Amino acid sequence: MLQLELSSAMFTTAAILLGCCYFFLQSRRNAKLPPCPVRPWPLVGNIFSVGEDIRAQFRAWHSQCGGLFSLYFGPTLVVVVSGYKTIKEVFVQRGAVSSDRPRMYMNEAIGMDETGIIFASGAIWKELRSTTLQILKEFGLGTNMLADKVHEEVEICVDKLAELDGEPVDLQHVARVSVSNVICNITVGKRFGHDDPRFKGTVESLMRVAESSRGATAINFLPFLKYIPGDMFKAKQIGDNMNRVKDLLVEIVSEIESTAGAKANEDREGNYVFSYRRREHEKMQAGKKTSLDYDNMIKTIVDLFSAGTETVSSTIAWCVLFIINKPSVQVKVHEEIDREIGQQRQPTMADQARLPYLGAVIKETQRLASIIPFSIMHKAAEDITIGDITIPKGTALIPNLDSVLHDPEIWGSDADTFNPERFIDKDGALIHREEFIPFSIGPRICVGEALGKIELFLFLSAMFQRFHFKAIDPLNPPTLKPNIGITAVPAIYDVICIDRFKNNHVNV
Ligand code: HEM
Repeated sequence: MLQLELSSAMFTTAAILLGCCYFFLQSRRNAKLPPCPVRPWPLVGNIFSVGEDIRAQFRAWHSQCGGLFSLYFGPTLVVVVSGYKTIKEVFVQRGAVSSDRPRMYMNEAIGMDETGIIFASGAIWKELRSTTLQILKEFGLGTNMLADKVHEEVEICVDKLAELDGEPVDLQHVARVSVSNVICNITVGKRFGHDDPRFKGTVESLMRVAESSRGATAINFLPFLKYIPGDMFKAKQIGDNMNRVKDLLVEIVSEIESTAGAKANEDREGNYVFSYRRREHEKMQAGKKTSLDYDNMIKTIVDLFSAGTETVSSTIAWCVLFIINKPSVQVKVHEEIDREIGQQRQPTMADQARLPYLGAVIKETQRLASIIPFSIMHKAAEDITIGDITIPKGTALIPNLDSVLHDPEIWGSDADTFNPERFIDKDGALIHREEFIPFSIGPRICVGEALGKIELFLFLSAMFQRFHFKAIDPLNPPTLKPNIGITAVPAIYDVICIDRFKNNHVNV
């Protein structure tokens, strides 16, 4: 009897499972997936079909297939979302179900899966994101501590460039150390000298991680690749570099949280660690369930460092590079700053409205450089239906921001050239366009957007006020061809910074 009941139960379970499989397969068959521009290879899919020039490749596939096309990275379906209308539909209108992240090797490499902001999903991500935004907002209000911390670094950076007395310099390196120091000051209340070997090493590690992102993408979807001898996919390099960044931050945090440091830290209210710990304590006291703990704090600080360093420093480097390739723009920037600010004081955030041309130069730099061309991958938390196409739950999504920032239908037939005038109206005022989305859109929009904008304005206005930037060989300026990893960075170049305060407003 018991045997009969058991076999009948097994039969029923098997029938239900088969039924589920049938309906699952049927629904997959019925669902119309976005078209595939190229045939996937067995096992690896399209992971090696994307050529060196990924921008041009995605452009071609976008015009071949439309706003949604499918690729397979290993066995995983990846949908590339292109064009402003489709990006808005998927990431804003369906933002509630398109904002998870796929598993990323970079987290695993430092033993911190599902922690922090950038790579976490669901409740942990929501709490850490909103806590971080609240803290940054608090710092930006009232005393405007954010702008003060940026100012401190701007002054040091400008002095450092002036000291060179016209010697050529790798501007992006100097900007990287300065910008990283801004994040360091905000998160742990400490800054380092430009020549501090440990900090320089950490900043270099951040750059190396961004460079190795192609290998990381392959490992994300085909984890066995990390075991291939010779570190072909840079698994070890990514792990070592991420750990260097994490180790420095762990060391500083334990320093400021030690008995002696804790007191000093309390007196120095106004760093992320202090504000985070206060919120964590309040939630624990109130008996609330919270993800605010030590691991999530460390990972969030690592995230702020990684997301906030390469982005801002490479935008600064792009801006100067575009300008030495188009000197007439520099003349106009200098004229505006000389007229509106002069030399007696450094520009402040209150001057932003008085410098619309510089505002246009910054926007045009961000548009053309398109420094995170394919944003950061998202993942569909549910099936997403757009017209007659269904993107199944679990699909990895690539927001093709580049397709919007370079779209000739939005920006005109000269969309691929540097032309700040496109952001200036007939009365000389700055134009704001909703299609300007270098910080992405939707619930995952960049957490550091406000800080990034403050940094770009304060660094670039002070740099142009003080210097005339010149290519070493003005007839043969450095290339505009980017190196594309997670970020599109300029190839390393040296530039000459002529001190305008010493050289009577040099403009040529
Ligand atoms: C020029 C400057 C910057 C640009 C262009 C930029 C752009 C972006 C983009 C495109 C994303 C991906 C959004 C998505 O997943 O759809 C992002 C995410 C993020 N950015 Fe930025 N960013 C900049 C500066 C910063 C700064 C200064 C910080 C640090 C304070 C920062 C922190 C973050 C974080 C934490 C995320 C992850 C947000 C999340 O997953 O919820 N970014 N940024």
